Amino acid sequence: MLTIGDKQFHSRLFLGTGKYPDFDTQKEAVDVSETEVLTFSVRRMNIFEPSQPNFLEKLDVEKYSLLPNTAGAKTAEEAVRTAKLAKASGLCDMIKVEVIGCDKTLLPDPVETLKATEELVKEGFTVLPYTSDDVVLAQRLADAGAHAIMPGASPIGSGQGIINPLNLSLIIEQANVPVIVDAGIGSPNDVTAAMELGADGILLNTAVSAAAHPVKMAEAMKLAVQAGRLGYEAGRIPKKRYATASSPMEGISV
Ligand SMILES: CC(=O)[C@@H](O)[C@H](O)COP(=O)(O)O
Repeated sequence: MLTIGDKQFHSRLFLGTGKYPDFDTQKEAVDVSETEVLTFSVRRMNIFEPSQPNFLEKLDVEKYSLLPNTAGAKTAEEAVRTAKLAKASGLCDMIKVEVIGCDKTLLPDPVETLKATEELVKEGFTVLPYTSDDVVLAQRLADAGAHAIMPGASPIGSGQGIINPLNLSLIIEQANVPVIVDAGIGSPNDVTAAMELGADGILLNTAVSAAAHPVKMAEAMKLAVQAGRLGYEAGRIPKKRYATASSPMEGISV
């Protein structure tokens, strides 16, 4: 079981809802993934304009924990305002703090992310900040009261997978809150690698929504999370420099 704040989850896969070819595919992929947490951009939700398109319209949002994100915010102040808007709309079980510091890389602004996290924790939100793979910053966010931390594997939408496994493993080793690897995942292989490092969960979007077959990829990601977690719990063998026979001959007389 994964526990974040006062919520418990069987599934360790968090799924984004954007960029699907159509809403039927989005629903099928979400169903097949067996995710319990959906994330979406508050700014894209037309929250108080029911006449405008609702891109979650095919999903039974009651069934999920909702993790709206503050995408589009460039300052802590904007992120806090967006979070409050999400809460006022009733579409907010937890909040993903996303404060972007660079339009080209979409990497988070560390200073503003920390400020927004501090403020939203004070306001009583369950706060999950999207952060870079900076080990010290991850610790500062946890110290500020973040309920989970979400280091990026690589830039959002890049599909580059885990660029810095050392940093990710250090973040995981020192964290006293769950670590959800978020952004940049390209394939199931990236997911199992992150889970085998000991990540508590994965948040991904583009790898599924932009896959040639989003529904098949959603299933592959679900299985990858499960396989990676099981492998982590099982404990892998240490790597050795030289061979060791698989069928030892010691004690055999003939
Ligand atoms: C939907 C969402 O929150 C994204 O901003 C998230 O970071 C996922 O990134 P990928 O699309 O790279 O999986």
